[in-house]
Amino acid sequence: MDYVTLALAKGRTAESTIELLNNAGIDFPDFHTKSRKLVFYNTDQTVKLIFVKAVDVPTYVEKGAADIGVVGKDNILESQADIYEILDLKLGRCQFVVAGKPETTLESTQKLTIASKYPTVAKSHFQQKGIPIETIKLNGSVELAPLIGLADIIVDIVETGTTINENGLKIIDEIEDISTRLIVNKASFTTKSALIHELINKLKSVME
Ligand SMILES: Nc1ncnc2c1ncn2[C@@H]1O[C@H](COP(=O)(O)OP(=O)(O)OP(=O)(O)O)[C@@H](O)[C@H]1O
Ligand SMILES: O=P(O)(O)OC[C@H]1O[C@H](OP(=O)(O)OP(=O)(O)O)[C@H](O)[C@@H]1O
Repeated sequence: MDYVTLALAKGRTAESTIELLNNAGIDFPDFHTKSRKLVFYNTDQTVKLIFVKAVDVPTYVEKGAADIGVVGKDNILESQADIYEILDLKLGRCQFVVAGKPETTLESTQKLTIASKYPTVAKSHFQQKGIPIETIKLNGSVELAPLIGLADIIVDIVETGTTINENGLKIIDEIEDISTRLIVNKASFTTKSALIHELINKLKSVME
């Protein structure tokens, strides 16, 4: 029996994605939140689920190690992977923003330094605006950078706004809305068309 391999981002959106798949009739009986297992099959063995770090999902799908991926738009944009983005699962909603100290503006005479987990997104945003910048890649606690003088501003995700508020920062510019998306490997979209469309249709039917 043929199956599709689905790379699912570990982390805060994993559980709600599994719940959505369950609602769509694609259930993983062995899955439970505390499990350290990284590979699961659904009941009729048509979907092989692999758990990978969110940032790696686009790579697995682009290279064909997974036929399908479920991952945030933030990681899709940053990866620049050559994949199809098929469906907005409307989970993990947040926003890409530019933020900084209250007195900071983008009208600086000097080149702005931007700290971010998403340097590619930051470069592309400021290039479109015609503002020259330097980027510093960080892997977390990005809000600290303007506070300790590592960078002038940050490009990061805001969900509730708690992190920027509690660190005395403010939103300077809004870049893009983010949510969890279903992505597909370009070759698999043809070679596994039937299985992939069946999965997409099941998901669509519970999202309407
Ligand atoms: N408040 C939020 N902060 C960060 N990501 C969020 C938030 N809300 C929703 N998301 C989405 O959830 C996805 C996974 O976030 P999560 O923090 O679990 O992974 P991560 O950023 O790769 O974390 P880590 O580097 O700690 O593994 C993000 O890529 C983003 O699309
Ligand atoms: O607007 P809020 O609801 O406060 O959420 C936004 C925060 O959440 C994320 O960080 P995360 O928790 O992934 O930690 P990190 O700093 O290690 O990336 C993001 O990078 C912001 O810092």
